[in-house]
Amino acid sequence: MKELAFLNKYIYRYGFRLTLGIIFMIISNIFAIAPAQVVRYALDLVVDTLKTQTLLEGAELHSVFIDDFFKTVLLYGAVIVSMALLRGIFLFLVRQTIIVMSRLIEFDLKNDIFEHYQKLTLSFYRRNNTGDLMARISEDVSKVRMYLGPAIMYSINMVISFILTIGIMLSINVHLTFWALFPLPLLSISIYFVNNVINKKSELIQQQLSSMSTFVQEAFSGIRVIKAFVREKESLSQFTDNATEYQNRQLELAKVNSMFYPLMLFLIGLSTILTVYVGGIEVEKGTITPGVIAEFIMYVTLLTWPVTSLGWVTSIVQRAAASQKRINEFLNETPEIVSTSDEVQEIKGNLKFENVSLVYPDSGIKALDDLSFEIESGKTLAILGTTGSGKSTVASLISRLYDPTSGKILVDNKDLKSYNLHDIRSQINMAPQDVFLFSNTLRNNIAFAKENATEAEIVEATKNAGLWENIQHMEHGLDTIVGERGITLSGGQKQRTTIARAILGSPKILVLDDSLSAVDTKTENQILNNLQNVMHNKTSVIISHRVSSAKLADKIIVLHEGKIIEQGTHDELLNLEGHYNTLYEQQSKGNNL
Ligand SMILES: Nc1ncnc2c1ncn2[C@@H]1O[C@H](COP(=O)(O)OP(=O)(O)OP(=O)(O)O)[C@@H](O)[C@H]1O
Repeated sequence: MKELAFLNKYIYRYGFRLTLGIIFMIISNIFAIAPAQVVRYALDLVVDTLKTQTLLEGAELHSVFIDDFFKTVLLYGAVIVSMALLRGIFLFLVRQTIIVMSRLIEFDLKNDIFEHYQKLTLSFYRRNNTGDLMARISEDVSKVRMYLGPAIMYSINMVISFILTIGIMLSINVHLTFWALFPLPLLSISIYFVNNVINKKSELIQQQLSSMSTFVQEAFSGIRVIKAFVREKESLSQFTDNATEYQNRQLELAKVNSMFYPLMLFLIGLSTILTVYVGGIEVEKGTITPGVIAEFIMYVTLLTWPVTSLGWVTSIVQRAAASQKRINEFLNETPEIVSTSDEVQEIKGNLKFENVSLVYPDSGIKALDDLSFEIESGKTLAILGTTGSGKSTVASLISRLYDPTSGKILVDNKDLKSYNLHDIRSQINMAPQDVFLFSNTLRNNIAFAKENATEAEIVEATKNAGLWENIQHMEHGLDTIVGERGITLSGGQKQRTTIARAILGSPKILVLDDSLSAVDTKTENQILNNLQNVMHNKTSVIISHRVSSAKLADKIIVLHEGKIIEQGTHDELLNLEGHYNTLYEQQSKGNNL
């Protein structure tokens, strides 16, 4: 339960609303209890009048007496209706304060979690799957909200109505109070147990629902593969199995739910019968008037919901505590890559790796082994190598998505770690190997790199990335929606969109990670030539499998198993007659060059 203490700071933030809510709750309870006393007066008046009017029958005063009686009963009726109205108004205000408070906290909490998620490093995202991240920010926060809203509201209501109602009942007749309330704790305990069963069943339904959603999402995003391999029937039958399981779990829940209300009604009915029976005996003894029985029945009805909510609230609080524990686990994660300086500083773009090694923390794979190289500002470095040789790892290190396990990366002869993280990342742009586009317009996907980018800048970037001509043929031009992850674009178009995005921000260091693999050599040459102008006086790092992407570079390094096996210019490497030369020969034969 200590997990929920984390939420106290949010509750203090909205303390004023909560206090107002408590005041409204007290007032609404007064208006709920008072009509019971009016009913007692009215009922006793009816009983007395019935007795008296038989004595006055035939007398002159009889009609005046009856008139007065009806007026008084009407007055009582009007008082009861007004009180019910006022109670309704104050209940509305209670919800407007306490439930609104819970929604505001839910909003703050979601924002705080999201902000924290964004600070966490890539290894955190490797360790935890997206579904889990989403569940904690949505379902878990919703469960916590149930504690902050309904649970707090009903707990306060329970305390207030217990004190007020039971206090009045005891002041009228202790014996009758005992018997009227006797079945209520049973109601509370049984609701607690039934509710726990309901929660367990609901969780199973939730799990099944999320497995169904994952299945459906995958089936739709992989529709091309399903169709190409003619697996529609199998896909449908898997879906039907999933849906049947979901239906069975729903039916089981419905069974438990249908026990809930009869049980509640039985115990309330028992209370009423006991009140009438014991109350009748007390009336005979002359200790109470008949009106008190009606008054007590109303009190029992009033107490039904608070007693019911006791069991319900207990299970909400337990669930909220479990959810908050899960949320806290992520909130307590500290980002491994942090800013060590606030200083904003414009870099030139000199880049130096000094004996850099990297062991991926989650897989233990040594991706880079004692890597050293240097590239001066304004020059182009090409990195070639076999697959899995560590090329993308170099790109991730330059953007400081990971820190080296040993060794140093220097930018302008200063340790990359000593720069302000946000500032340095904004000066280094990367077009990653696994292209990611948002389901938005081409314009917004490209402008993502730079706040307030002008139309001219966007057009210029698309021209330099060799994408402009394609855009001209699109009906909506830059306003074309690219679909989820850019599904409406070809592989080459997607790559060039990410290149446009990377060069738009005029970075001091540009890293293209295998971004030209899906374009033909003519377009590749055109883009490389454009880059020479765009990246004039700035540093470019081009990662590729193709010699054609590397040959214009000022320096080329060839990686193998995390180590540099060859380095030099295109001509120097050809003369070495090593790996680069072999690659060149092979790719020349395929007319790639
Ligand atoms: N995020 C990661 N977590 C754990 N291991 C990783 C991660 N990324 C890469 N690796 C491992 O590190 C090694 C180097 O991978 P890297 O992606 O840098 O190679 P690459 O040269 O870019 O390969 P490719 O040409 O196929 O893109 C590989 O063995 C890979 O399995």
